[in-house]
Amino acid sequence: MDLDFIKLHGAGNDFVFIEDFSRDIELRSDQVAWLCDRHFGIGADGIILVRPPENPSCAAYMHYINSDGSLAEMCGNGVRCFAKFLVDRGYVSAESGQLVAETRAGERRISFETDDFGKLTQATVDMGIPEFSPSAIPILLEANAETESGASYVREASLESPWGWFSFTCVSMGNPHAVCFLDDMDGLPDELFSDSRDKSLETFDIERAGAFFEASPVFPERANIEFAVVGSHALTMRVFERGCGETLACGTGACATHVAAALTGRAGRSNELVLRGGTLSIEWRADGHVLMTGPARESFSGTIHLPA
Ligand SMILES: N[C@@H](CCC[C@H](N)C(=O)O)C(=O)O
Repeated sequence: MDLDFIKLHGAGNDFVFIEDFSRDIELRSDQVAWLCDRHFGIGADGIILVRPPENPSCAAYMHYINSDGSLAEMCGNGVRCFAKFLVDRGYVSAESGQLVAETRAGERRISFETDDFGKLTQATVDMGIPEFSPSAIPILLEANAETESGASYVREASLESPWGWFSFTCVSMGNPHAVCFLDDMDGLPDELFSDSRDKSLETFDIERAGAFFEASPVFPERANIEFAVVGSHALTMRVFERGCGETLACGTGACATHVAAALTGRAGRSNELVLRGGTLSIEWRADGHVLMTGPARESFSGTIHLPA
């Protein structure tokens, strides 16, 4: 089968987009992994099939598949790229400045800016209201704190690992996130850093620590694992994503980290989130909605022959 594709990225979190308006593309996990492979395939963190929406007032349905073939409910960087795909290809008028995307996690309203050629450059997504209850995330731990609006949540729950105890605050942005603030890196074992004389977020071995917690039995549907450091003007974070490993950025992860930082008194309601692939601006509004603003870029397009 020959597939036409477009490769887009948001802050370095990259996706293979394939039009599937007749809903007849079914990809097996091994085919997804092959397409996402950076040596043998196109190379991406995930695949997005663009399908017709159930609700006709939405522009299209975003069918998101992680690079290991598992499905995810929501993807923050992906949904900005989804808007770019629809605007740049004329499915949504550039003049409208907004659209609604349908996702497995529900509808997401997006406003966007375009350049002189009508191509989308940046988008702000209303990521909805985070969910906190352990059953919604899901996480098999008891809630131990309450938000200002009275929602119970898991705050800095200690999870044991081969490298000691790590504390996680858990948030669902439609998909599950566990956020750990690395407040005391000097207290962590040397073996968790590529350079023990420079214990920093950059040298932190996220592949080992992230993979360990992603697969923890307390997350029955696995979880995206964020490690973050609080600075005076921004939060810096790295992410180990469920279903694909470390990525250069994660939009839902940045929102979850921002919310966890606000809940635990580490930051205010509006923040810059610095990720390996770029910066996202996040605001947690008083009405509970989280707004995420960031770039979307097209890398290249082509046709690939998918082996049977
Ligand atoms: N990179 C994404 C999230 C993609 C899905 C995630 N790996 C999951 O399984 O929940 C983002 O930008 O939000």
